[in-house]
Amino acid sequence: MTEPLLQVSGLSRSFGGVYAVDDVDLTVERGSILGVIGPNGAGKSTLFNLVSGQLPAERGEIRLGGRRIDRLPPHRRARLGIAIVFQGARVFHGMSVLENAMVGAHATTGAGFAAAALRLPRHRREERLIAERAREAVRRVGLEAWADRPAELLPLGQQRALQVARALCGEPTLLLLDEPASGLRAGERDRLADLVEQLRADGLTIMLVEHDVALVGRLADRVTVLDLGKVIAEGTPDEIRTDPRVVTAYLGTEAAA
Ligand SMILES: Nc1ncnc2c1ncn2[C@@H]1O[C@H](COP(=O)(O)OP(=O)(O)OP(=O)(O)O)[C@@H](O)[C@H]1O
Repeated sequence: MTEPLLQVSGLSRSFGGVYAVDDVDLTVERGSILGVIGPNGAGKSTLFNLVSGQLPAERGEIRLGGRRIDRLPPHRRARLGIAIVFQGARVFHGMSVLENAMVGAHATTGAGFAAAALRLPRHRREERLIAERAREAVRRVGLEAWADRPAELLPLGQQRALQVARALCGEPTLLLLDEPASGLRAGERDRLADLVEQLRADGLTIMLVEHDVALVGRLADRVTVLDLGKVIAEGTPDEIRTDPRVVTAYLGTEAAA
């Protein structure tokens, strides 16, 4: 068996003495989609922030391709291939779709401020590379016709696709999507789901936090269920749907309705 792309073990983080993520173990196989679900406050966003490095862990290990990354700052993890689309992320107003995507590539290229300020050849080469990557990312998410238009004119569903493009500019191996479908209409959700499926078909590994359980059921190969910071169930979408702990903790009110 090949090694999982992401291995999390014993991961913990508290706020004011209360554990938001409590001794969490999970694995994400290469080329798969792991859905992460759970009620409000279950610790899903905190888990993503621990994996991407926005928050330091208190305890536990995070390995990417076997390498320990839990002590690395976010930009080092980004260079190793982790990209995150934050919950409720917004596009930058006054910038084109392409320019918005380019912001993502700056996170993982390295000539630095001095080279940029002096407009050294290395910086110019890098700007060209960034523009090429951004154009390719915008094409991958189906926004090439919009590339030069102001990003704020995009409908919400396409703004989400642009956020995915921005993440793709870093050429990630692991993409973390935090509630990418929230606030979208049914048709927009379907198009976003098609995009996520396409990215997986291209070989990307994805962790998806979503409140829309039907969407997770459609997309995820496996699902991890969190409640009060702990993993309460793990399995295929079908196994999760019928797991009594999940029905009680998470789907209880819907199942009873
Ligand atoms: N920066 C913070 N400071 C203090 N408490 C926090 C912080 N971030 C998260 N928490 C707490 O940690 C717990 C888990 O929050 P988190 O946002 O990770 O849950 P979630 O599952 O993503 O919830 P939601 O579905 O509502 O987005 C909550 O009790 C929350 O209040």
